[in-house]
Amino acid sequence: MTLDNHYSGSALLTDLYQLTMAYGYWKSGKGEEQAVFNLYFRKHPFQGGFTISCGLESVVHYLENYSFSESDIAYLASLTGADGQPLFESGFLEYLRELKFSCDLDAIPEGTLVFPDEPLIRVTGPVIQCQLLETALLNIVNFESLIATKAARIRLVAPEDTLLEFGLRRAQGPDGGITASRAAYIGGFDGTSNVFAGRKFNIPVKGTHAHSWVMSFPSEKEAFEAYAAHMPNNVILLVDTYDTLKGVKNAIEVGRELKKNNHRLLGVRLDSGDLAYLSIESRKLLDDNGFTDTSIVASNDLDEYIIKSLKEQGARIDAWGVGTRLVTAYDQPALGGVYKLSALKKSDGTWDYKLKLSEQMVKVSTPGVLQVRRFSKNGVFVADMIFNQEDEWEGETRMIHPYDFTKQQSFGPGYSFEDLLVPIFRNGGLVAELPGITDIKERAARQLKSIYEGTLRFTNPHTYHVGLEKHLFDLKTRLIMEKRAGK
Ligand SMILES: Nc1ncnc2c1ncn2[C@@H]1O[C@H](COP(=O)(O)OP(=O)(O)OP(=O)(O)O)[C@@H](O)[C@H]1O
Ligand SMILES: O=P(O)(O)OC[C@H]1O[C@H](OP(=O)(O)OP(=O)(O)O)[C@H](O)[C@@H]1O
Ligand SMILES: O=C(O)c1cccnc1
Ligand SMILES: [Mg+2]
Repeated sequence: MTLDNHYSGSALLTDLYQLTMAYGYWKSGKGEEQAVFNLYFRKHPFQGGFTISCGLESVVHYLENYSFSESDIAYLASLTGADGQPLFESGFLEYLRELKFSCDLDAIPEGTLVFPDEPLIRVTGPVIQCQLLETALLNIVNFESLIATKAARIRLVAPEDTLLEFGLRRAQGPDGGITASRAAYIGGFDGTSNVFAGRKFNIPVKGTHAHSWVMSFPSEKEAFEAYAAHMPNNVILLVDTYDTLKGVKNAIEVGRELKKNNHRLLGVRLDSGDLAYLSIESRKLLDDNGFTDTSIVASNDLDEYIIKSLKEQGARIDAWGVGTRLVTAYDQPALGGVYKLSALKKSDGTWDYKLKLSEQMVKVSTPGVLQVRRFSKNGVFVADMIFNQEDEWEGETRMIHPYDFTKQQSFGPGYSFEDLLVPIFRNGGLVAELPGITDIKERAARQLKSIYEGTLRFTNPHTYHVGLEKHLFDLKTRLIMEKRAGK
């Protein structure tokens, strides 16, 4: 476990502008003002209708080790401005050297279905710290949520099959590969070929062999025999190096020998050609020779669309090895999460609510100390309501569509609800117990079963309702009007 991930808690994992703003806050004596920032995204990835939250554990580990080391400070001291003079004065660097993470952080647990505009993470604390954290939090949550969502989409098209993540060789660097393996497992995969991630996160590791193994022997048959002799308890043979169906026949012969010795041919792997045709023909050959319990594994540039199509074609594939298109989120390489200021505490202790204007309504940020309330009926999620935790109201709860006030919904006693953001840090101290990876994975699977199916379809998915609680809607509307009026 010595792979150096270069950053492990380093507060330099940020954009320079966060530091120049931090310097400005410090110089103007505003640094300790209490602020609220929210991390959210505006649109689901892959033109889908859902996203799975992921990355909180990495965020926690990052924040637990958060600091500017002596060498970080020395580096910052070496930075100069346009006049060649130091960018930051020494008093500020001294301040950073002493800086300890002291914010409150609330977050939606990993493995939860999340929707546009909902805060996944809310940070409350000194504005300097909140600001400095923006880049690292987005970096972590955007990527891991993206990959967990991609994995969940693949699980949806192959609910009963074995799904193996084979992406390390094509991932976006070692850290991308390692975190992708974890996110893929949470999203619904059964195992990974990535041994480092397997050990680090307790994910089952699985694998077959490559073409090079076959090519290194005079014949395919000899390669299979040698593999079976050396590893009789883990024999999955890659059959497409020369001629796939001849390869299956060779595998069957080796399988007979294995049987004689009380072992089993666990599977064959197809890695090229028409996977529907070849899997159907391979299945026939295996079944006709008594290998009904030998699995067929397929790989080769797979994704949810190809797997769905192969299933529609009647492919007889039991296990799927998916690499490149999963771990790079090939068709959408980034989730567009953002991190925005929504409130600053005034000297009298009340909140000054903040909002960013935009010509596009979807880009106008939401003010408040935000929380998300998920309403359910008979165990099915009905809608999510974003509200300002500081507001209190009596009687029925009214939710308004964020961009169309004619669309409103009320929630009375017939609904159960859960507030999704839970305390993770208080005054910089960890107050939550982090769930194990299996619990997170099971949560994701349960969540996907608790929502109207149409939300999960790939083409023009049903839009799950997310709205603003009426008082929050009114606050946002008032602030938009005030800002437009130039206040
Ligand atoms: N029956 C099928 N329907 C839809 N897509 C398929 C089917 N069979 C295979 N595919 C996919 O089509 C693509 C085929 O890739 P490509 O054209 O590179 O062929 P290949 O089989 O890898 O060729 P090669 O023999 O050169 O390795 C892969 O993404 C594979 O998953
Ligand atoms: O296709 P992916 O989803 O990324 O899955 C992993 C791929 O990696 C391996 O071969 P590699 O691609 O290295 O070589 P090949 O394409 O020549 O088989 C494996 O045989 C898969 O094809
Ligand atoms: O075990 C395998 O078959 C495997 C592992 C990584 C990439 N491709 C295939
Ligand atoms: Mg390939």
